[in-house]
Amino acid sequence: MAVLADSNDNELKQLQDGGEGFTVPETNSFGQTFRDYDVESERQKGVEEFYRTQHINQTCDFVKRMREEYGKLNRVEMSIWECCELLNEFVDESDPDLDEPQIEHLLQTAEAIRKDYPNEDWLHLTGLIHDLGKVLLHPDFGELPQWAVVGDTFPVGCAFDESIVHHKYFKENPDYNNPAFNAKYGAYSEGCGLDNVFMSWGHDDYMYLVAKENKTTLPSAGLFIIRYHSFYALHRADAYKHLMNEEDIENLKWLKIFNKYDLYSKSKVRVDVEKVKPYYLSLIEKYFPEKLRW
Ligand SMILES: O[C@H]1[C@H](O)[C@@H](O)[C@H](O)[C@@H](O)[C@H]1O
Ligand SMILES: [Fe+2]
Ligand SMILES: [Fe+2]
Repeated sequence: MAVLADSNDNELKQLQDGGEGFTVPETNSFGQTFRDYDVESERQKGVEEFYRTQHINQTCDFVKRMREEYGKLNRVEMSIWECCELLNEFVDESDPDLDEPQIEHLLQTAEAIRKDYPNEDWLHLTGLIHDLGKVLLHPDFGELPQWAVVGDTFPVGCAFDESIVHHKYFKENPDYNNPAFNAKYGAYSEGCGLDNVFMSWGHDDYMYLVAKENKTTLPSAGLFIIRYHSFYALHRADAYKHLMNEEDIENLKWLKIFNKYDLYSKSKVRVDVEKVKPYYLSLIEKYFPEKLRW
């Protein structure tokens, strides 16, 4: 694995061609520190409003209904690459660090991983597909509102951890005052495994269902990354450890590695799609059927 170099001139250094490793930039494409949810800016106001709506509406009941409905996978048939192309038209309103179309972010993430982990092809592909669930924003998928698709995720059915961004807005969530759901364990038990935990509904859980039900051959760490990559309370703040089992603990190591590339590869530097496409098509063929049910 390549050594990380310190650098200020992030946009120039990162994601350049050549054999060097991936360089973690100090500032995002707006010149601010990454994931600063308290900075004063127009974009941040939108982000805060996004989290207010998300926190109020993501209830246990809502999550169960969405899982059931979207778990049917009866909406569209398409390949992984076709889905990447669909994402071209969407910008994520929850993201304080990036306002580029999503396909850029997919390729930036995958290419950054590839620099430091050239032999882990499953991790490159995980990078490429981790956000494909954002296709839920598309009219063919019911055009879900942003609060039901993007943003950080968290468990529902137990207490909302204080480390979740803009935690204060949970006060208006009906589950917040429900004794069955507002205790440390709530509907769960010690070490029950994250697989048994309902996560707020969005692109992560949806893409996890799509990959699993279409019988991907990605390793369990790949599926884990897809389902929990937005679960910052877990992989950043070390909250909710009491719900994890042995396998979760193993997989969390890969998720922490992955997060570095997911977060810090966000930049205005474009990836040459046509150039890298053949490589990713070969990975898709290796780990997925040609057409998937969505
Ligand atoms: O705003 C971002 C974005 O929606 C990402 O796709 C998600 O994974 C992050 O957790 C979130 O903070
Ligand atoms: Fe994401
Ligand atoms: Fe992402």
